[in-house]
Amino acid sequence: MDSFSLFFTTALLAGGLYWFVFFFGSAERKGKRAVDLSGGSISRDNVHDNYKQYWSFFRRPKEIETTEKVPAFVDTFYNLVTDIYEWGWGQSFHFSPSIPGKSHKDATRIHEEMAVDLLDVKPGNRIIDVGCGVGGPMRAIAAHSKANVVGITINEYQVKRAQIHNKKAGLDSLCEVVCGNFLQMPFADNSFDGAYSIEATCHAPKLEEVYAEIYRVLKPGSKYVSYEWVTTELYDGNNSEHVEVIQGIERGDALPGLRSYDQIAEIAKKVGFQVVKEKDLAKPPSHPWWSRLKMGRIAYWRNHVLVTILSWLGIAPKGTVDVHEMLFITADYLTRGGETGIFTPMHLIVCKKPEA
Ligand SMILES: C=C(CC[C@@H](C)[C@H]1CC[C@H]2C3=CC[C@H]4[C@H](C)[C@@H](O)CC[C@]4(C)[C@H]3CC[C@]12C)C(C)C
Ligand SMILES: C[S@@+](CC[C@H](N)C(=O)[O-])C[C@H]1O[C@@H](n2cnc3c(N)ncnc32)[C@H](O)[C@@H]1O
Repeated sequence: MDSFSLFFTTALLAGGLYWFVFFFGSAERKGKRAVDLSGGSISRDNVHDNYKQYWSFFRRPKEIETTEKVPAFVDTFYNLVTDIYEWGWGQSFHFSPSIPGKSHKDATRIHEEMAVDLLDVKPGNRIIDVGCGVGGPMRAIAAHSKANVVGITINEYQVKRAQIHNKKAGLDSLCEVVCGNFLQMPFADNSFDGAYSIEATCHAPKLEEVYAEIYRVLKPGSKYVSYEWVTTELYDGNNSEHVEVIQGIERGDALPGLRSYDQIAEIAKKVGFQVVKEKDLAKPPSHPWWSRLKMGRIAYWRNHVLVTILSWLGIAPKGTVDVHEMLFITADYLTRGGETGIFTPMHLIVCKKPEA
């Protein structure tokens, strides 16, 4: 090869690599870029250690079951995954049934708007988003209902991200974000006109604790809507494949233990709620919620290559590849949970706090 060809080939390869690393988009192009991946509030040198610490929780499962250990466990998880979620999924950290002819973005928004429509709130009412993530649902719900939404998340980094997004969307006058534990909320009794939680209370070691807190802060006569992660009636604890799938979901999603669908209403009633409606939104005629996850497989391979290169170049913190790989594996367990029908992330429950 003459020197001109060598120079030309090297320049082409370098240019291609630069484009792949810095410009090649992710599944969700707006917002986070691969080069911005961080460990949330964890300093970049500690990402790998925190990843190992996250796994150590599963070696001592009794600890995740205790209320005091939960904030640390869940907080570590969200420091590790928040940027990857935003980069590869978007600002709404949940699933929704796919809707033929509609984009994922629209299907997500429709699923979110349904939650607030079920609350029957009026413009100017004050409602709470329990476990708000970086606020994708909060912004859709505030824009749709004109209610004032207060979000609470255990993760400080998510609070910062949500505040940035709220401001950018021009919704910061309707949306407020608070860092705190939903098992001990920093809000007065009877202070909200409605409450919702989207795929968040599954992180509570005891569902009655978070439901009791939500009941406490709601005004009498107001409603609470939740999309719960549960095992369905098709789950068989004696089937080793079922057990493997559910344990895989728990480990890759920071869950202290998935509950069965038939426990949810019982717990709601136990803390004082009237149960108005209960339904698995994943059941037909809904279209599969897991198809988006399954369709993205090629993009995840590409993301894996990208994350590996960025880590190798020292741009992404050490440990990012491990976190990404964990999510890659989790995506497969979630898909299997959906396809077999043993798991749903959208068991809807609508509750009412009785009038005083
Ligand atoms: C409600 C929860 C989170 C639900 C989902 C938002 C996330 C569950 C699994 C996540 C992902 C899996 C694969 C990732 C992929 C390998 C990567 O390249 C891009 C991001 C993923 C698609 C990521 C996105 C978010 C999820 C779908 C739980 C935690 C209670
Ligand atoms: C899967 S995310 C869902 C976020 C949001 N509902 C959405 O759909 O985009 C779960 C959220 O619950 C929050 N969470 C989990 N345990 C919590 C706790 N004990 N207190 C407050 N927030 C908690 C997490 O920080 C995260 O924001």
